[in-house]
Amino acid sequence: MRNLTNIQELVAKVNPDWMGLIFFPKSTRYVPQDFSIRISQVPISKVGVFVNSTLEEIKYKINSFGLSTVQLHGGESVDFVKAVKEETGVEVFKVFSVKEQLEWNTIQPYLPFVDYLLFDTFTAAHGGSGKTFDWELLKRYPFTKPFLLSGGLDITHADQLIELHDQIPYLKGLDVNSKFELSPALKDVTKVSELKSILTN
Ligand SMILES: O=C(O)c1ccccc1N[C@@H]1O[C@H](COP(=O)(O)O)[C@@H](O)[C@H]1O
Repeated sequence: MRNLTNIQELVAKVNPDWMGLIFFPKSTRYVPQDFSIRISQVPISKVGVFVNSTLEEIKYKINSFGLSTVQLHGGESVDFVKAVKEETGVEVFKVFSVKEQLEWNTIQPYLPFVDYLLFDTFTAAHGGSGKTFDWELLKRYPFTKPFLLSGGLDITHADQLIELHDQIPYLKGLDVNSKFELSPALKDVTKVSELKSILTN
């Protein structure tokens, strides 16, 4: 998000656990550096979304935007994720983009260095595809590390998501993006609020 009024409305009406700031320059949701002055004091946990950024860039954004969390949404190596965790100390989400299969062996080495895994739909644009993947794959989740789900989540999925959570207790949160927007980076707060009440009632 990158509109202060929209963020303040979201915090007041929904009070989400996290809010995302996309730092991938090719994204239509890209958040410019000068927004840091406006957002850093807003009392909400801020997630910086990075795609194959350097450690220096990530540290700079953590400090200037007051990020609580770093979401690594590219092909970051285990060594890189370890360095992010050890050198910044912030919460880390490592994203795995899902095609037809989930390679649990490839994911396992990341576990010591992340707070949450995040599963998104594979797209050449790295994220924000608005497309879901086959959630059945998650029913074989072999770890105890909590994970988050993203990729085209919409309000129409609410019942399926409740059922999925009942079946997989390690599913700890949902990352909603393009299906809850009025335009890129501008959230439809009423719709997010509606989803929250369906999920929590
Ligand atoms: O939203 C983007 O533009 C984006 C660009 C590059 C990396 C990640 C991006 N967003 C993340 O993509 C997922 C899924 O979004 P959607 O629901 O399919 O639109 C989510 O984690 C966003 O944070």
